[in-house]
Amino acid sequence: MSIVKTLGQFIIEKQKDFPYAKGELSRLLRDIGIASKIVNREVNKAGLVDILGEVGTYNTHGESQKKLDVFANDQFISALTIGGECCIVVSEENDEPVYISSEVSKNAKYIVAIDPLDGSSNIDVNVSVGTIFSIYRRVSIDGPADIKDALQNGTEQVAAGYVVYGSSTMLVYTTGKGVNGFTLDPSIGEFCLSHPDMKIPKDGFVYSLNEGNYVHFPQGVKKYLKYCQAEDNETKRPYSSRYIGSMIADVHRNLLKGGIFIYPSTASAPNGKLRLVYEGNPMAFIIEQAGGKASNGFQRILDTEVESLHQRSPIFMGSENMVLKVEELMSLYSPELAPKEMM
Ligand SMILES: O=P(O)(O)OC[C@H]1O[C@](O)(COP(=O)(O)O)[C@@H](O)[C@@H]1O
Ligand SMILES: [Mg+2]
Ligand SMILES: [Mg+2]
Repeated sequence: MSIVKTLGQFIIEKQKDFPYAKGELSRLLRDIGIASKIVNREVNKAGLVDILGEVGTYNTHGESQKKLDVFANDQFISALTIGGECCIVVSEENDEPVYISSEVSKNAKYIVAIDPLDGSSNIDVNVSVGTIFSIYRRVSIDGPADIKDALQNGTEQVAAGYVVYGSSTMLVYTTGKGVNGFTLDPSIGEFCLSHPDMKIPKDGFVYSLNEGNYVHFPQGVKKYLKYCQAEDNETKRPYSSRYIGSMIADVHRNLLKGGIFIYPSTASAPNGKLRLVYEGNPMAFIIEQAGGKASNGFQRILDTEVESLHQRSPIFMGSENMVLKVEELMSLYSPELAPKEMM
């Protein structure tokens, strides 16, 4: 029988890679792990307890909040408050940053950005959902933490990860030295290392996007779809189409098997639907660390200037060669959508 390594043990072991670390980041990751186990417990009981359905309130993006969105948001903020290693939490579910000013956390040097529950529309129908998190260091530790600390570009992330509440529950994270995945063993209540040093295949044969929006897609995306659907033995086309509708589950599958996830801009949503701070940047950091590519159609997502907490970005991420191909077609057929600084 092989030796089991828990997330906690792995984090302590990896602290050696950061000689000046005092263990704060490790404790922060521990707190996120704890909150995710509590959310997992509720997700697993959905249908038995009163946790399905809407609350009747709307988040800052105008989306109706589900009971589990609110539960997960409260749970993560509470775990991070009690843990004391984080001074600001910014969340997809909150208009404004949550400043944690308790005695323990007022000198904390980390900021956490979360999408507490990704794939909300899938909760009520028993399809995989997840949590996405991202960690930044304060820009300066002089004076109280403020909004500047939360508005940092994706390249400044210290760590990022996600938890997918699927047929098993997995936590995947990076601190910029590769990507590792842990599966929750319910019999001991611990995440155990199951997917060390994850790498996404350079080529993939699956594309994931909401094809129902086809008429609204940019010309470059329409051309890429036609490319995916054309027959060609050498490149093993036509590719397969797989769309779960939870970004986390779609990207997780592509990370393991190869593929591309796309949420482009449309005529009515010029920056697409997905949020840069809570979804784009953390998933881009993970995909790049696993050897893949994450783009807004023209350039690295991580290089996007973060101007506001809830800004959106088009997303094309996954196997390197697939993303390169769609970038080529975007430049050829949709050059008008390129960010201004590239024109
Ligand atoms: O229904 P659509 O337009 O295809 O959107 C699906 C996308 O929206 C999301 O559910 C948005 O995330 P939230 O559930 O966190 O709002 C993504 O997970 C998913 O990829
Ligand atoms: Mg989401
Ligand atoms: Mg969400």
